[in-house]
Amino acid sequence: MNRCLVKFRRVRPGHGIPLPCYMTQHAAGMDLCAVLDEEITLLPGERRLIPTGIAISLPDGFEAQIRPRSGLALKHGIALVNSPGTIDPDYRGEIGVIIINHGTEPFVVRPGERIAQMVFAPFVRAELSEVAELDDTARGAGGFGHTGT
Ligand SMILES: O=c1ccn([C@H]2C[C@H](O)[C@@H](COP(=O)(O)OP(=O)(O)OP(=O)(O)O)O2)c(=O)[nH]1
Repeated sequence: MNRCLVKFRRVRPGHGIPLPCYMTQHAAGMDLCAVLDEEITLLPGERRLIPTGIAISLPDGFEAQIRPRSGLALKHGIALVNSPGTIDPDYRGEIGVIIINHGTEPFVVRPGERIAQMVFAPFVRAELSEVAELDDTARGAGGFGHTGT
């Protein structure tokens, strides 16, 4: 497995909220906690940017993906509006999580609650090369369910 050393900085050091961490030995995602002064309530359909209290510096060629937690999704309908969120390697601001309440009940986010997870991944930056015609394939322009559902 590639080594990925990520530097981080606490943006709100006074908060004493747990740092992101892997909850099991082989978990792919580090859970991210809500860094809040007080609990907030999201009404059904409401969305909010939740601060995580950390800023990171990724190795070149790596991104961090912010993904939902399935337990919150199943039990409360909590999702991320922009899932997966992309943390660019040149971003130095505080990581935020854009959650939305797709449930039918108000959802309370408490300080320190684990609201999302962060997966690190290498990526490729492409060069674009313009051509007049693209190579043929059996699929051609078929898509969006053209093989049936
Ligand atoms: O869920 C997210 C998504 C993004 N970001 C931060 C890190 C990322 O590097 C930066 C920009 O994100 P993105 O490129 O998705 O947003 P944009 O709307 O294209 O903004 P920009 O014009 O600043 O790139 O915002 C987060 O903290 N959380």
